[in-house]
Amino acid sequence: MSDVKFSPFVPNGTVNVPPSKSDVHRAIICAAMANGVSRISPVALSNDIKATIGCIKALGADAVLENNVLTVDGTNMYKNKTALLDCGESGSTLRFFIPIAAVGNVNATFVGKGKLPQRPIGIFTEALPKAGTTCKTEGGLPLEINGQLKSGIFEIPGNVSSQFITGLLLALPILEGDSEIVLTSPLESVGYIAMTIRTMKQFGVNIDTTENGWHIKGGQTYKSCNYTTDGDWSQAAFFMVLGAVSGKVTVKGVAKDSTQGDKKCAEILARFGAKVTQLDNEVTVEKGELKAITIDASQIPDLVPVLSVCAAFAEGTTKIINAERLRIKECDRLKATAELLNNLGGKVKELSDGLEITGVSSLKGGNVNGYNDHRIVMSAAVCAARSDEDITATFAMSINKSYPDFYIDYNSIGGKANVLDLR
Ligand SMILES: O=C(O)C1=C[C@@H](OP(=O)(O)O)[C@@H](O)[C@H](O)C1
Ligand SMILES: C=C(OP(=O)(O)O)C(=O)O
Repeated sequence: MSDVKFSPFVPNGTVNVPPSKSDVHRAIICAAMANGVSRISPVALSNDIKATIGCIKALGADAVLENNVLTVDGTNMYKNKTALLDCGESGSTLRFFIPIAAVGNVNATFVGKGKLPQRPIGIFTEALPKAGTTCKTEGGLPLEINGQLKSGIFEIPGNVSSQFITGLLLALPILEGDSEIVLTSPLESVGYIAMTIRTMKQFGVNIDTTENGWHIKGGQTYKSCNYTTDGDWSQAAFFMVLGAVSGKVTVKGVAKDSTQGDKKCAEILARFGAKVTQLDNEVTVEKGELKAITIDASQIPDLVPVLSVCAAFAEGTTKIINAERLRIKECDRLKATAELLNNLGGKVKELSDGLEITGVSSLKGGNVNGYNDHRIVMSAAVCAARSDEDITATFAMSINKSYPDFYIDYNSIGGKANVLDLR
């Protein structure tokens, strides 16, 4: 396990963020479900994307990456009726592929590592057996499923993870009969469902939104296509906050009209008082007089750690609410974010479903626990833009889950990230 040292600096410059991890997951799956060859570009590999590529190959599809273009051939998808699906640490991959394997009547065993074996899957192990697919588990991973999933009505809570809904939306249209997904609690992470429906439409499959969920017409077929991905707003946020707290940073490749919910980062930083200039495919954020605000995290869970860093330097007390679901991500992100900032000299109070963050002029620096969570380690990196001393974080390479080139891009705008091979 390596640590990484971040030395104080003033960020200044331009970065191009990788394609949206969420968008690429969806495009790969839709392409694999299509009976033909699709080209997805640009695609940047990360551990989570490699997990999704591994899963479509385990089910019989093929994928080859060349010059950031991923060619996916779905001709032989579902050829394999027994498969081992290694989801790595990717919650999206796990929740998307459980129904995808079930509609293909695949005897599938799901495995994973890190926190993934403990992240919730009970919504599926309860719902799928009622529709023909048995689930064998000790409560987490490994999970073994067996039996043809049948169309019908699926009652799913909207406030645990939208990924369960995305998985069913991706899978159900290829069954003969129609299906319904009925929400049993208000939907959170709405933007991710919009992203799913938009991507499916580009591959020829349509979903009807209803008053309390979605109607999925059966007998549909995915059509192969050439698909263009857009830049990752969740990753852009780390560089945008660097600009907001200490310098001036331009992020290229992020679309103003993206369906990604995390594009809200631009609006939120403007509300804090940062100077935000947004063009069609880039955003520039410059340091401003930051003042405390209230942030509803229900639709933008992945932004909370890094927006908390912005709040750490905003005059007054920022409230982050409706963030309970952060406790079931790669780590308990409420606890980890509060600990990160408090250990560095910030003032954060952890609540059951959020954080109260009182601004300080700068952090002291020190040692922090990265909790093997890419977004905690990348947030620690952002802290170095307003820190008196060095910051050393554990789990340096956790960034490989979503952004292997993060340190390269971070150092390209003046950052001083130095990976220490301590053990
Ligand atoms: O569908 C997706 O691509 C994602 C959904 C979100 O999870 P929740 O829906 O559980 O909030 C988010 O945290 C995750 O990084 C990606
Ligand atoms: C939580 C995340 O991803 P996943 O749920 O796919 O593991 C993330 O990227 O922050």
